[in-house]
Amino acid sequence: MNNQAQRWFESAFRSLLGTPLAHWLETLPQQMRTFESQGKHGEFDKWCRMLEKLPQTTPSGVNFSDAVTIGEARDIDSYTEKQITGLLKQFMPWRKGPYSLHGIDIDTEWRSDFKWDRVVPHISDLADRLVLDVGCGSGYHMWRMLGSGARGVYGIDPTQLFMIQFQAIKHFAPDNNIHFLPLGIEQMQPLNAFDTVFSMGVLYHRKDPMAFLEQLKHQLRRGGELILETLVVDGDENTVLMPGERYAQMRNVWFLPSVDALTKWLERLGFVDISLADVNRTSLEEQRATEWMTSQSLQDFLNPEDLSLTIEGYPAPQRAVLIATRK
Ligand SMILES: Nc1ncnc2c1ncn2[C@@H]1O[C@H](C[S@+](CC[C@H]([NH3+])C(=O)[O-])CC(=O)[O-])[C@@H](O)[C@H]1O
Repeated sequence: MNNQAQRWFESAFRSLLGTPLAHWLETLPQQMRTFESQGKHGEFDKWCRMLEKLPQTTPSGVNFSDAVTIGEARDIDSYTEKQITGLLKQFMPWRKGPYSLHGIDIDTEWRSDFKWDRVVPHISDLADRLVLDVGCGSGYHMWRMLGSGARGVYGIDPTQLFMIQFQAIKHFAPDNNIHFLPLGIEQMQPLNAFDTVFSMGVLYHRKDPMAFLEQLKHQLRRGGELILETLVVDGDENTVLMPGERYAQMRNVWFLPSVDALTKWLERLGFVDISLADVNRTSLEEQRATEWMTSQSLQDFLNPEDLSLTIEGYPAPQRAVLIATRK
């Protein structure tokens, strides 16, 4: 077994002991062994070897409450700065961020901080809560959850490169109760134990959105809070858009409900206290190509003559945040 991955997973297992999440240990160790033995593609071990080359540093401080900032430029010399930058660039494309590591600014495709700023005023205080982030990407929001006082933060995402990016950041701030598990939501046993579950930017990727919402519900304890962010369209409770093969050039997009339709879905599944926190049209400032993600981005996915439409002629991406409670 890859030693580094073993260490990451064992640290996650240990963190579960004595918490309401302890019964996750019934399935998780076996799933991680399976991941280790067959789930990987060729690049995984190469990425792990590169991670091992990241130098040990002593950050002068961290800030996870207003940004994800670890250390300052003056903590390292210019050779180390070049070494870290070169290694981190091997893990491109960096989509979710931004991060600042010893003054190295990883300017990601998405300004994920914009989303966090829209969400955080509307949610229950995360202080002392156990939190799950479903579809966490590189983990940007997980660090912000930690910065808001969460007792433990768990992120699941099946994309291996995102786990590597997460571990690259955690390398510089290892002593934090924040863990990435390479799982899809459909692999999760019902834990019925998290105080807060976030799922941002995932629902539209799921072929069966009702099963997905039910899976999210069964990660929450009774009285726990769901924060759901997804693409929506204008319309009444009977409006749901199923695009053709592509939506804004993305292939795996299935259902874009209206806010009212989504609210009805949550009601039918037994969620209560459902509220709309925010609706926002994604701007070209929030999603764009950068030095750390050099391929096409939102600008290329919109109709150049009418930015209110995608290149396929659908309404341009508009995202809603809904908050709901498990009864
Ligand atoms: N079955 C699945 N289970 C869990 N995660 C999945 C699954 N399928 C895909 N993903 C993951 O969901 C994330 C969606 S991105 C949102 C990131 C962050 N939350 C954000 O709000 O910025 C949005 C986008 O790229 O469209 C990706 O990281 C996938 O690997």
